[in-house]
Amino acid sequence: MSLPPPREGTSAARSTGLAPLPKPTSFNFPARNSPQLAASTTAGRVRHKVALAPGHSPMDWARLKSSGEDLRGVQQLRRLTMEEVAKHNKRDDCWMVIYGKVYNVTRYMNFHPGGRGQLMRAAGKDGSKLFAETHSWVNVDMILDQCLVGFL
Ligand code: HEM
Repeated sequence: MSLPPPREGTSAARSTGLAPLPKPTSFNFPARNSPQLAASTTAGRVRHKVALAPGHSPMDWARLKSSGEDLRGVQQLRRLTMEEVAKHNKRDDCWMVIYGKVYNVTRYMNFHPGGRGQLMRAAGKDGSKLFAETHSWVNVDMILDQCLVGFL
């Protein structure tokens, strides 16, 4: 199979008849002007992750979740009001709403990569906006599945 001839007037047509090879370059992915980076919410951001205490890595959290220990603190899932959520606004009893679901994040407190203080900003409140502004890529459904206590 042969290639079609280069279009008249192009540099390829003027020289060998073959399309020129791209200049050798080192690859930066994603490129600085790439759509991937432009769409990324982390582009150019300073990270604010904290050093988690030993035994509080994401793997440790996954282990705790599958241990069978009760992380919800409620008997069954219910429809809840913001008044009820607001009562749980302390470090040792902390609920928050993320995208219409109410989570008991008390046990997650020491596992949160952004630290306890950051998580407490949404204690007893609807933290959906803060959550989306900080890390829209985080899969809350997956991380806090065992902490779900109800729905708004
Ligand atoms: C709504 C209140 C919350 C605030 C203000 C907050 C704040 C933060 C901050 C400042 C960081 C560090 C981000 C960085 O430096 O890139 C962080 C990381 C993180 N947070 Fe939160 N957070 C909140 C809720 C949550 C919840 C409910 C979860 C549970 C799913 C969560 C999971 C994570 C994870 C997994 C990271 C690490 C993200 C990464 O490495 O890209 N956060 N958070």
